[in-house]
Amino acid sequence: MIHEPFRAPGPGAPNGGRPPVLDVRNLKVSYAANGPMILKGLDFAVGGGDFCAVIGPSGAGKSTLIRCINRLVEPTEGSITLFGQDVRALHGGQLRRLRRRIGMIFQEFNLVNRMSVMDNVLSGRLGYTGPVRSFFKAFPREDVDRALHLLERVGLQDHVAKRADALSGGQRQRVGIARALMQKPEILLLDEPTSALDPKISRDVMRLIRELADELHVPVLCNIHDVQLALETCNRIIGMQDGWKKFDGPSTGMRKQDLDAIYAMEVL
Ligand SMILES: Nc1ncnc2c1ncn2[C@@H]1O[C@H](COP(=O)(O)OP(=O)(O)OP(=O)(O)O)[C@@H](O)[C@H]1O
Repeated sequence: MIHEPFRAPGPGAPNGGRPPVLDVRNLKVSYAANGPMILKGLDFAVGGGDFCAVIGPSGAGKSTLIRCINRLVEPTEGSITLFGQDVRALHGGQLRRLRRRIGMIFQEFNLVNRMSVMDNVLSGRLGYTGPVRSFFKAFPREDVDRALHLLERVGLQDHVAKRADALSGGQRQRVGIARALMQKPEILLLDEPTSALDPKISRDVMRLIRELADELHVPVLCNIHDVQLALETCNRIIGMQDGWKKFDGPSTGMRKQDLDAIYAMEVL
């Protein structure tokens, strides 16, 4: 089924009078029937122009939150509405179709090492290409052109035919970015995209993601440890502590006491 992208309006007012791309209400998660609540009732919405960092101490529930949105983790209570759909109500093919509209970028890049850079990027279209065509790598010309364009855009035009494991960490994450964009995502979920990279490369990678997200008008929710980097590259911060939201606002409005409140319980 071809759908119109759930494009949000440009930067500025997050939702511009339209429904948010992502709406999370009273989200609670426990991993075990009688286990502790890991997320304790989160509320927030993400719309166009949001490049939103999720920060907080280790164990605050940042990854759990990201994993609930694409239903890798089953919420215990509350609602997640993505592109106007109730995520918790979707199963099988409906869930697969929803996931195609989400671009994921991971901490460990999740590339197939023995495959070429080009094939890794093209694999971002696998959800769309039939199994026989993908086995024979018979990707439509349009997909190959898009992959080449994206590889150029992330600065890897000279590495197209190399094996993924021949690249540096920063280059590997650039492949991860191109692969995520290959599927024309309508939201990007980033789970610690820079924590395997050194500080300089982390900055380059975050700036590149920001640039591309702005260009393509894709909202971003990015779980990130490095507060300084979050403040530099993201325009909105959600601060979490022990399963609660402690802060939600523009990164420019974040004060030292807000940070202190988020990290108050961290044992250094
Ligand atoms: N699969 C799981 N089963 C049981 N408990 C889990 C599972 N995954 C995470 N947890 C627990 O949930 C809590 C939150 O973990 P989560 O990884 O979401 O936090 P985080 O803020 O992303 O932490 P970090 O910054 O260290 O990655 C932790 O106490 C963790 O031990």
